[in-house]
Amino acid sequence: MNAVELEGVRQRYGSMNVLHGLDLQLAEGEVLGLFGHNGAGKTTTMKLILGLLQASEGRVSVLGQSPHDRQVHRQLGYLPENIVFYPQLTGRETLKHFARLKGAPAAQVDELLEQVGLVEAANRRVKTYSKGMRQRLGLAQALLGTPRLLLLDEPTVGLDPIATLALYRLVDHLRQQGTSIILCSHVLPGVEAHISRAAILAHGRLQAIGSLDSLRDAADLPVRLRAAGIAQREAWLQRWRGEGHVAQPLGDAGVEVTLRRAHKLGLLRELLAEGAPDDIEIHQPSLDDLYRYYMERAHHAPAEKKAQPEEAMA
Ligand SMILES: Nc1ncnc2c1ncn2[C@@H]1O[C@H](COP(=O)(O)OP(=O)(O)OP(=O)(O)O)[C@@H](O)[C@H]1O
Repeated sequence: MNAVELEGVRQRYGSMNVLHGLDLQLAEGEVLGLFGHNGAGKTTTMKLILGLLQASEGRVSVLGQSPHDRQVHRQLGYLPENIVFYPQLTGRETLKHFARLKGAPAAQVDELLEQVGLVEAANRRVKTYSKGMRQRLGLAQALLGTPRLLLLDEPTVGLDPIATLALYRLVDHLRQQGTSIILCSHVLPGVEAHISRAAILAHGRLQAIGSLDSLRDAADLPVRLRAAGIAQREAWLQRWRGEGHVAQPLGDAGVEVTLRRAHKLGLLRELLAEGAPDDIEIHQPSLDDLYRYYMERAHHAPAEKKAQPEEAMA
């Protein structure tokens, strides 16, 4: 059973159609990164999964049930983009309050405060918390009741680099325990190692979905290879240029070659066997590069493929 299944989902707000036949599956224990521009439809997708919205068309299934099922609700955790707390309550009181609402064991409150690094601030009022501390409290709230499916909307907003890494480690840990996770973010660097697949949404349509490797294969963006201290640099540059690669000198005895992915291993083998480099660096297209590529493609798609008030649906 998939943790989430969306089939042909359309969502309209008045005459504005913001999701256009979305198909999406999340396997149990998978971490899906959901990325897209402002207004692409990420939060709307999360709200449909949470049962906060009713799809205008299409099928939404969560943990094998309707997202409106009460049993399903108990197994979901959600960190909204802008979480608001009662400022007068302390961190501990806040979590106790949410635990009661969610029917989660009160004993979990202290465990979670520890897990998100808020033990020392637990008895301080939330109004004295920094943005990052409020975000961590929001995360603890989402983890109450040990959810099977966790939805994180911009979880790294307000977190410093160390706290961001701690959040990603927590995501890894939850994934090992079998939690299914959808993580929306505009912060792409750093997240790639912690997701199983990436989904790129633009104008209410899924532009790409898959592992980073499969997206790299599909986009076929060039790989950059830098080598230092190679013998007979000029001869190598000419050879590579003759083979159609973009090659240029770098520093005293270094080179930079930009080439198709399919040529990477062949070129590396030759270089290692004959060029005796001191060092080699390979720069694969990053998630950021892939995101830009798919956004650019979506931007140049015909106008009817972008989310506008949809005449055809009206
Ligand atoms: N309640 C609403 N009523 C009318 N339009 C809405 C409503 N909620 C969202 N929208 C519109 O739906 C579209 C998708 O919004 P959504 O919040 O899902 O995007 P998002 O990808 O989460 O954006 P962001 O990255 O800015 O949070 C936007 O055009 C937004 O203005």
